[in-house]
Amino acid sequence: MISVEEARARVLALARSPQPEQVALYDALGRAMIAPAAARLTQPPFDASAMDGYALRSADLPGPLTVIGTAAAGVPYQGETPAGTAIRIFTGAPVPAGYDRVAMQEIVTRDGDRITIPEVGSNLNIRRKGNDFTKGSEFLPQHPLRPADLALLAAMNVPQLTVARRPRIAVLAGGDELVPVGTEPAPGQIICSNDIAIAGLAREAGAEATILPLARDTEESLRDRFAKAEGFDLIVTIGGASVGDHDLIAKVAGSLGMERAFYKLAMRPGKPLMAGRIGASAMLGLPGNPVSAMVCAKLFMQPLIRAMQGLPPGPEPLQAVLGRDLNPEGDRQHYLRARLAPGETRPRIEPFPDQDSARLWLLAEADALLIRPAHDPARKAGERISYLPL
Ligand SMILES: Nc1nc2c(c(=O)[nH]1)N[C@H]1C(S)=C(S)[C@@H](COP(=O)(O)OP(=O)(O)OC[C@H]3O[C@@H](n4cnc5c(N)ncnc54)[C@H](O)[C@@H]3O)O[C@H]1N2
Ligand code: MOO
Repeated sequence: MISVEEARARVLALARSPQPEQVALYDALGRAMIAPAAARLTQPPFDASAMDGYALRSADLPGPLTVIGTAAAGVPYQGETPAGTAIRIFTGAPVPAGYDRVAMQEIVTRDGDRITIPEVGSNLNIRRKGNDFTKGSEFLPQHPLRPADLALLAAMNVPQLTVARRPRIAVLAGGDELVPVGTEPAPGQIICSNDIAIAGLAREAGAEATILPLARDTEESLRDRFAKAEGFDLIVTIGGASVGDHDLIAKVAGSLGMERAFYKLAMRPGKPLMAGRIGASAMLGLPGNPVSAMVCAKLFMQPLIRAMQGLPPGPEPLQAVLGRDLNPEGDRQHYLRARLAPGETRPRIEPFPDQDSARLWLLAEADALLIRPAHDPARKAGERISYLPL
């Protein structure tokens, strides 16, 4: 069986180059920019006052000075600025040439049109022209766009962006025991939860997810669903990946010409993961156990979706301090649901004692996956250990 690292490299190799799409700035939240945006102006476009107060010459201090005019945001002062004068100025207004400082009004004594400033601080209270960015500066963040990025792009006067088209993901869950959420299960049946979870993880990573109708445990039903998935960038199947008589995904995908990148890896949970290509689509075959499906999606599907948008694949492990002793690990890299608590230098992490890969409650309560490499020796509380935040 191949390692998690090798499997990850093979999954990422399935990503084709991102497809460009133009979107309006407002609609670009969470999207991945794939072409730089150039600032269409300089910001601030002029030396601007950072305070409400008086613009003046430092050389004239402490005054008295004659107030000869006013400048407000959007309404510049147009007159001369002779020595011994000041203007009333408000935050955001252009500081007229000649004045080199703004004294905030709290430290100014005013009597009619005369002001004195007995004690001035060191701060000039002027935002220099171009101190944020200059015309032509290029911006290309390597993360999904956040509100702060949109604010910057707006200030750059960029109304339209080139982003990666959202990868289109088909989610194909199947099993004779499964019925959709909201229906009454007959004896032996359970509610299908994986498709919602996997579609959610796909959307979280920037994809557009389509949940296909539940497949039955027959080759015919699966063939029909694969036909419906044609044309999607990525087909994600859930369940039927293991070795039982009803585990038909490998067989059906094989008969449809799947080129396999791998099947099975040294990972726990998630051993029966499969990956490859069917026609123009990448394919991931996730194991059916709900926790295994989600851990595999977190480790392989989300990075693939991010790579398809030209983003760093992630997730990068972080470091925590182990909260309790752990026994030696087996021959598969183990991802344990765990809880984080604040610690002195790093968070403290404690894995749940029960790691049954069908228990969704424990996944919903976990805020991290503690990572143990294959054959990791016994570990003591207080040691450093890697984890992925959930
Ligand atoms: N003899 C062996 N049996 C199993 C092995 C093995 O190596 N040898 N591996 C086990 C491991 S590990 C896993 S993980 C599972 C994965 O098997 P499948 O991918 O074939 O999954 P299913 O059998 O279809 O389902 C497993 C389990 O999950 C439930 N399930 C499936 N799909 C959904 C869904 N959409 N929503 C909610 N729950 C779902 C299903 O009812 C089963 O209980 O195989 C082990 N067996
Ligand atoms: O690998 Mo299964 O995915 O351990 O539960």
